[in-house]
Amino acid sequence: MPAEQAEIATVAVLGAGTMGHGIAEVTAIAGYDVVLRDIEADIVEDGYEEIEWSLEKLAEKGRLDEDPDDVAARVATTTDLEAAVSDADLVIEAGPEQLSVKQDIFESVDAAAPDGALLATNSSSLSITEIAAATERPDSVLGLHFFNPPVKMDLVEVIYGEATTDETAQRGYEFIESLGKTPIYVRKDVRGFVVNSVLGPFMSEPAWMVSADEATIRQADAAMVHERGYPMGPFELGDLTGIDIGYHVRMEAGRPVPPIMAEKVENENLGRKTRKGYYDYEDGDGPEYVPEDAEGFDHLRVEAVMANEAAKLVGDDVATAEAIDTGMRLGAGFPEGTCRRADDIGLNTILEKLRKLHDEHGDDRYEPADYLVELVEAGHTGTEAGRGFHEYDTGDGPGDYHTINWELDDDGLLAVELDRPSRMNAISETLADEVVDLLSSLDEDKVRAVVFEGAGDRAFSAGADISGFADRDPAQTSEPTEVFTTVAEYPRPTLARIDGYCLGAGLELALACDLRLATTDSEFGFPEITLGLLPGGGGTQRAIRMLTDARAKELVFRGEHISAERAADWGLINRAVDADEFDGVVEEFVADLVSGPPIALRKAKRVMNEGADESLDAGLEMESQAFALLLTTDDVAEGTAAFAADREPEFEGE
Ligand SMILES: C/C=C/C(=O)SCCNC(=O)CCNC(=O)[C@H](O)C(C)(C)COP(=O)(O)OP(=O)(O)OC[C@H]1O[C@@H](n2cnc3c(N)ncnc32)[C@H](O)[C@@H]1OP(=O)(O)O
Repeated sequence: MPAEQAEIATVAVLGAGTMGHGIAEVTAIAGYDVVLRDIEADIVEDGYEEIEWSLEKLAEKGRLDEDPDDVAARVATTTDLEAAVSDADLVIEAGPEQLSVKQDIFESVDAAAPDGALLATNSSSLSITEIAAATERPDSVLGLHFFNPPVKMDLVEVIYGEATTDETAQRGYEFIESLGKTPIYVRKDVRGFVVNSVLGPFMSEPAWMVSADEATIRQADAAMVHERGYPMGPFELGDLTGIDIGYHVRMEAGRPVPPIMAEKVENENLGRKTRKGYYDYEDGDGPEYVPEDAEGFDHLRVEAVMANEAAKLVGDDVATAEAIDTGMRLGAGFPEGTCRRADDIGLNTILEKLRKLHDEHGDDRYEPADYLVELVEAGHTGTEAGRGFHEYDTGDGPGDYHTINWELDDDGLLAVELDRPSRMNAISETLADEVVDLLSSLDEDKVRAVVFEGAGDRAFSAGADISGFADRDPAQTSEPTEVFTTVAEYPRPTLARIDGYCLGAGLELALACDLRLATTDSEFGFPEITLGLLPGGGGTQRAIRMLTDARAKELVFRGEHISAERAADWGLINRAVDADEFDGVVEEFVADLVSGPPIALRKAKRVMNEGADESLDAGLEMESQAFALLLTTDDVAEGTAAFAADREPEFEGE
């Protein structure tokens, strides 16, 4: 194997601060040997202790597969840079965010690291190309931008410098995947990379509006959080990250600074760290906006400028729309990606808005990106048109889904994975719509059974997506029970494969399934009451029909979690199974469902579901009609013939 393709086994992390020790920790958890280096012994020791503390916490929460001491033992510490990198297959520099400092480090690394080592910087804002220029091997240098804190944040931007080869970037990408994290390619060395480029206008556009008395701080924050579902308001976020950070980024980029931002920096009101910023944390209560404050805020203006930034990135081949959306969801916690949101708004609406703003204000930032104009001129105006930044399936078949994965195998098993692991597979409107679309667009005759599961190892689903939840206008919320009804009425047996949290709407989805199997580590509950709500996806009704009155009410009224054992004991689930036996038990159930007689299973499901709400006489009548009908099917002939011949039946559903 040529040196440049050597397997990565040893990773040197240079810098033991917050990012450095976090990167070292996630790297050691993934099984790599790590050397953590900083310039002073105290700093390295502090970093190592942080790792030990964090590993203990993960172990306490059951989120570590190994003994924390064994993981920590894979981290060696040193203050000697040469010793740290001399055996490293990958060096990740996480030092101070100053170009000259990073260039000095890279020069020393270049002299001491083996040929073929990947040299990465965790810089969040500096040019990868300029850092790489300090080495004789800029082709092996790349950016691996982890987000803070690395142990919690899934996203890593994999950034090309001008000389970075595809092979270097690909090795970096695969390394990040091996950590169990989500990499996105940033194919050009642009300032702010992807996430910070798109996040820029989220924070600066409202600041321009406030500076021009076109909005208030509380109004902007309330609108973006309560009306648009962002996890934090732009000013609240500015206070958290430090107003000076955004200020300096803009100054260095030679971009104009909104007056309100400049004023805060001049007065040293930098946010939470100085106890005063856009909000007052000393004499006031910090961000205390309420939904009513949002009224009249022009959020289209903010989202249009963000979409324009995203269009520049796609048009300039910096990142795909998919990568941008992944980046904004995982890196900034945005409810969906900026490109997807723009497609939903309509790219023609966005273009029109930008042109109007450009006419009114004349500022460069409103000048529509060429790519946006091209899309609109080509008629690719977004979701409704079937194509915008993304392509949408407007036909009858299953679409191109983003929050679920699915697979239909040759046996007719439809496996549906709820795929929002960074949000504990919380059920957003999009996810619910995608499940409904999938089940209604697949050819039922090809499906024999359906299994639902959650992506990742933490949750089946932790409920409805709470972001911006409390203030959603019920009239704007799509029918909350549609997904549950669609699943409950699906004419094939359905099974929920539960490993982890199964809460709120997640439990409602599981209860809409016919069968539920869970690992013993799973937890169940309806926490809605703690939010001032009640289970609104059929939970109250299914629970009261399934459990005793007292148990159903205990679940709904107290909002407490119950263990899988108790759930099985109560009859809420079919089995609670040890993790190491779980796959086997699920397979046994599934094998019975996919090989069973489809018509009889469909009829049995229907008469049991519908008969449960009828009188016994009406239920018995439904049952006997179904029984008579089944006697006329080929499947009965096959079943009885197979019994007589002592062989397995092969039901065709005819
Ligand atoms: C009609 C139906 C109504 C409903 O269903 S209402 C919702 C009912 N569900 C809940 O109230 C559960 C909310 N979630 C939790 O209580 C906790 O989570 C857990 C106990 C499940 C896990 O706690 P921990 O291990 O400490 O993880 P973490 O840091 O809280 O969660 C990881 C990330 O997942 C996000 N998340 C969790 N649940 C939801 C949700 N239901 N909606 C949206 N996001 C959710 C968090 O915020 C966080 O995200 P970040 O890493 O960005 O901080």
